[in-house]
Amino acid sequence: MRPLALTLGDPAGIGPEVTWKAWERLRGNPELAFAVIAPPSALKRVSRSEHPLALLEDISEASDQFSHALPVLPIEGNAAIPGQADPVHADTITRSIQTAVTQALLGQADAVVTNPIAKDVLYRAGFSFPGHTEYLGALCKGVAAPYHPGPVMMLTAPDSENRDLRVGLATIHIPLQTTSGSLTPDVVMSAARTLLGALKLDFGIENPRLAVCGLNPHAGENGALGTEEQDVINPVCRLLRSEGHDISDALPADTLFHAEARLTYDGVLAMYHDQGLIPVKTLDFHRGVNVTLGLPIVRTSPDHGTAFNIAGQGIARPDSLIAALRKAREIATHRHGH
Ligand SMILES: NC(=O)c1ccc[n+]([C@@H]2O[C@H](COP(=O)([O-])OP(=O)(O)OC[C@H]3O[C@@H](n4cnc5c(N)ncnc54)[C@H](O)[C@@H]3O)[C@@H](O)[C@H]2O)c1
Ligand SMILES: N[C@H](C(=O)O)[C@H](O)COP(=O)(O)O
Repeated sequence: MRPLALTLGDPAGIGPEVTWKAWERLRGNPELAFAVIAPPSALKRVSRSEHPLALLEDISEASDQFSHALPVLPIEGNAAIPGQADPVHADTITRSIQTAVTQALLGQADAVVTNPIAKDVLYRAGFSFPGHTEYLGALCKGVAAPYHPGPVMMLTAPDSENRDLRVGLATIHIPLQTTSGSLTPDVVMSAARTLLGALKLDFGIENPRLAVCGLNPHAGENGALGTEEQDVINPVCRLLRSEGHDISDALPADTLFHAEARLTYDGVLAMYHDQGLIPVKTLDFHRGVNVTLGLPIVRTSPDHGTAFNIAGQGIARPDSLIAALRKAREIATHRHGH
């Protein structure tokens, strides 16, 4: 078993604080050993812990250090002022992500877990990817994924009985105005295949049942309220059913996420960002996890963002980061047996 590689995220956000808190809660848990890839000063700046950092030369040392010190694989960079986003940190943020991906591709880390980044801060520094998901897809390009390649964004959270809601997205970080035009048969087909592959391999569900959201109110009401369901989504679903997959036609999204409906499927394919993410983050914001499907590496992240409004106040909850670390280990175990 190899450690998990945790990225810094935006050092002015709550990432460094929840990293310390997550480590303090998990340090008795060797299978969740992780190393943060960060400038040590960025972690010291927000530390309220009596425990030290362990500066590593090699990520494999994380497991031995994990019980008594926060393991750090050091990179260059500076501490940030909590709450004050600054594009000056962009290079450090992206270097942390690149290093984590390299460690995972080399098999030195079992998964990458990312702390949150503020997209607009990176855009101001010239970052050309909409978010982690697309950036990770580019960093892993050319390395085969174990099932239909993504990247596809999935958010997952447990209900009160610990049954997971899992929602993958056909489109991710694009303006709502362009969503309909982006929903081609290829896009929907590819996302559905990736999601079905992930439910089997990453989540261990042998014959996954996939429910598909329509785009329009009432899934188009037989074409009267929109035709994407008839023209694009349903033909894809029919083709996948003819191959033996258990997948619905486009269903009205507003009635797909209540408790009884959630018992009828193992995963949902949503057509756009908020359609899929609102139900998950509403179900349990503090245990929600973002998973990138269809990569050659395992990647998870908390479902929350940089929360600049509370950074530095000591009140950020580490629960979602802890859930992301647990989910990363769970998926790695399904994929690799450890
Ligand atoms: N995984 C990621 O990298 C990721 C995920 C979502 C948003 N973002 C980015 O984060 C930035 C801010 O996004 P936002 O304001 O929409 O969402 P946010 O999740 O940062 O904050 C939403 C609200 O939830 C609160 N909150 C968030 N996490 C919390 C925690 N752990 N404990 C207690 N309260 C918490 C915040 O204080 C805020 O009031 C954006 O730039 C966005 O791009 C990044
Ligand atoms: N869309 C995600 C969310 O709202 O939770 C978030 O922006 C993170 O996306 P990346 O993992 O692609 O950065």
